[in-house]
Amino acid sequence: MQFLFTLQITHYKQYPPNVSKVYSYFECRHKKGAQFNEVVFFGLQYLLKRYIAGCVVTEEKIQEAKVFYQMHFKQKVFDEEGWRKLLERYDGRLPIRIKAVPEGRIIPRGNVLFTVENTDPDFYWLTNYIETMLVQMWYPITVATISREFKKILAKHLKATSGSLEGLEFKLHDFGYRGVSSQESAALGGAAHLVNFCSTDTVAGLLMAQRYYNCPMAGFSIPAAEHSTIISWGRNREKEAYEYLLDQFPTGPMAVVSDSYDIFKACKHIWGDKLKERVMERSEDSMLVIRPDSGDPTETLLGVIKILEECFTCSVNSVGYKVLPSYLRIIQGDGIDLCSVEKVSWSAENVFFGCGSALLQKINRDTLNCAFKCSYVETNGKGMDVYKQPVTDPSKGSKRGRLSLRRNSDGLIETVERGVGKPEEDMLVTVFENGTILQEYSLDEIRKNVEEDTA
Ligand SMILES: O=C1OCCC/C1=C\Nc1ccccc1
Repeated sequence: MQFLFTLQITHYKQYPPNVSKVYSYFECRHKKGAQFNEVVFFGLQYLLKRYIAGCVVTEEKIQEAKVFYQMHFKQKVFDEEGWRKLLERYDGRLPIRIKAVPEGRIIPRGNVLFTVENTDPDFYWLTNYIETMLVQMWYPITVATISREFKKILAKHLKATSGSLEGLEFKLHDFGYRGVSSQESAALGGAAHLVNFCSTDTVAGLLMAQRYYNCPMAGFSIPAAEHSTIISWGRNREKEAYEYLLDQFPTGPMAVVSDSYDIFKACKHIWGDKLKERVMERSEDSMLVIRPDSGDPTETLLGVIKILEECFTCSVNSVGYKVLPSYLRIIQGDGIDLCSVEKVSWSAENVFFGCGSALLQKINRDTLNCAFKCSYVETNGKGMDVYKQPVTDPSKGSKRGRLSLRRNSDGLIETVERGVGKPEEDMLVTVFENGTILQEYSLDEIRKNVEEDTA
């Protein structure tokens, strides 16, 4: 349904007479001094499967859209004839070709990520008709990219403070389900995080990975307290609440948010004293994960770690950093964003991180300057490279001609413009044509692509 109800309703009337092809592309424009210079391509397969593939046009939908737009524009602008021709000629399938970089590939900004063109001259207006839908690709691309920036930072610290990258994929837990704008955003953003990590509470992302990326279980979690299950015992029964959780989850890891009243007293007098024996009897596979949830992340973490190091016997790892006993860890899920996570100054072996809005919501289409622009048209059977070059902002200039993506002789990825790219060098793959998805990627393949392009 969404399909017919996009914005580019009146554009078919605006293209030059006898135009037969409109060819457009999507990129994350390069920006000088940008915080992120390369992006993770992810999410197109979901949008194609969910909205673009198969028979997306029916007589009923045409009628509905006709009435709707007559009301909206108060004049006849909806192209009923055009849509009916599509329905009759293609049974409602879209005569469109989409060529895209494989999902999971890491591409420097300023390069073409996918191209869209009509495959039938009568449907030149279709290319930019689906622009609105396709530009929403900014979201999964941006989340996957930010999640990977976290991974780069955590990898650096983990390597430096523990000498290994073991467990890196569990170091950033997605806490963002409640902080996103919709179930669909949670699904798409949650799945985008799972391209880089396998640690999440955003269940919608797991279902997305299952249904659209052929991955039965893309991420894991553990039983965790929340404030209600602690404060429901009343202020003077905090110790009883924690003890009850240890009894209820005697084996397997268990996370307990411990800042309902005083995180430092909870660590010193409850976890480090009254319940100390109970904590020490747990094994590495049944570790207790203490969760602070307030205060400046760095200060709070330092305070908590200092207290736990005094109460429990720590060891020193191969690179000289203190490590808590294997049955005890910390998870910091509050106030984590790309700069606070940078300030880790003790062994990252001791800490897991959770991230919510900074991962899934505190972003927009400008974060990576995502844009969809026409770069080539055919009119009266003649091809012409087209572009915009605003004198008021050259960084918004667009590419011209038919585009391909190649790795040059120095191994750098670059976009070839003006249709002079060699087909055999083109990294863009035809993933969609005339209603059918021609190339699919599983989450496992996508994860491998990310790893390959990161190594
Ligand atoms: O504490 C934890 O340990 C590890 C498992 C997840 C977890 C907490 N989850 C969560 C989700 C959404 C908002 C807040 C917390």
